[in-house]
Amino acid sequence: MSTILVTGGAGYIGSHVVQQLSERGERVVVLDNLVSGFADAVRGAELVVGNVGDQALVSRLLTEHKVDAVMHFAAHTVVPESVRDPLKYYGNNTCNTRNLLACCVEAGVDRFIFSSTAAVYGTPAGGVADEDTPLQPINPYGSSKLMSEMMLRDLGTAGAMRYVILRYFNVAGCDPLGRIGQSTPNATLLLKVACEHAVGKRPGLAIFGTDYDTPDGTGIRDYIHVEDLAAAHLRALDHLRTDGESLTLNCGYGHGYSVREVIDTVRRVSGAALQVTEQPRRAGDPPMLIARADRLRQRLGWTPRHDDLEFIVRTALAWERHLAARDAAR
Ligand SMILES: NC(=O)c1ccc[n+]([C@@H]2O[C@H](COP(=O)([O-])OP(=O)(O)OC[C@H]3O[C@@H](n4cnc5c(N)ncnc54)[C@H](O)[C@@H]3O)[C@@H](O)[C@H]2O)c1
Ligand SMILES: O=c1ccn([C@@H]2O[C@H](COP(=O)(O)OP(=O)(O)O[C@H]3O[C@H](CO)[C@@H](O)[C@H](O)[C@H]3O)[C@@H](O)[C@H]2O)c(=O)[nH]1
Repeated sequence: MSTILVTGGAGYIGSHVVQQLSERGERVVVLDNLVSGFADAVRGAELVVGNVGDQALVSRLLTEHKVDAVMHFAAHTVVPESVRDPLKYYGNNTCNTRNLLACCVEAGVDRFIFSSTAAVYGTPAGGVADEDTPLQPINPYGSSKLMSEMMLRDLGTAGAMRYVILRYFNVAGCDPLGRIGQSTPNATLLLKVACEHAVGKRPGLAIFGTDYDTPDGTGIRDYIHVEDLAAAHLRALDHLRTDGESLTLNCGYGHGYSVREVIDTVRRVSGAALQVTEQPRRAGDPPMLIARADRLRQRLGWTPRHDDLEFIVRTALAWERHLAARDAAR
């Protein structure tokens, strides 16, 4: 039986994908250096603690485990940090991806699923991006991911790789059964920050920008539940295993919510009286970023199961309560 190598499988999104893979009976090996991941998030798979840029280690894993496909989540992901320290991002997200790809080519592993991002589009005209929208990242994080996309495209042209590039929009929510979740320390993402405040972990919450040209003046994003996103990865794997061609696909629901709508939903679901301040725009934030996501449905037969902001918030909040109870017990 062949194995899937999942890099970054101890992280937020990777751990949800690993859980779905193992529930389906797939054999999985996770490679993660735990810089932002957690060993106990890896369920149903072997965890190897190591760096994805370590070519000797990766080559050994590919052959010893008879790997037939790679899912590559390992990355640094904090946009403002990428602006302050770009080489950290080019090093981990681009150079390490290059090393991983070199190992795959050498070992003849030619199925690759890559975690890309809506950040490759930058600030698309009209706030809606399809896969052919010009790629104009406005921060090093987005550029570091785009460079990885380019390597994959060129390997595809050279006949050395078939790939599915998944461009995630705003990923949120957690395992509805509460077994794993988003534990990222020092989180900056709106939904996580709002849930942390709702459970008392933060004293307040800021809205960054109330003067955007949007109906309520705040930024609009396309929030996709992590379980739906994980399901898209399993479909991408099936596509490559049945000799499907290389694809680049947006992952979102095709509609969005404003910052105020997200905060109102967290307030309603949690019952907490949130302390919200209004602050100036955060540098580099587009007013609106929504996926045109028809291609994902058409090409992989994917249909969302959790396209419901309240459900997303309920699952995120349940995980935050779990973390708060665990911390209180320590
Ligand atoms: N969260 C989002 O909304 C979002 C949106 C778009 C794209 N993405 C992409 O999805 C992927 C997963 O993101 P996440 O939100 O789960 O982040 P995360 O930080 O929870 O997960 C990343 C994982 O990669 C590991 N890692 C990092 N560098 C490594 C290295 N050199 N070697 C081995 N392991 C390493 C970390 O320890 C962590 O477990 C990333 O590639 C990210 O760019 C995330
Ligand atoms: O405390 C906060 C945090 C965020 N926001 C706003 O909320 C929206 C969403 O912000 P955030 O949750 O930080 O996500 P994005 O900045 O949209 O970026 C995320 O989503 C991208 C894909 O769209 C990914 O590529 C990035 O990795 C990921 O950080 C934006 O309008 C922010 O200005 C606030 O008002 N207050």
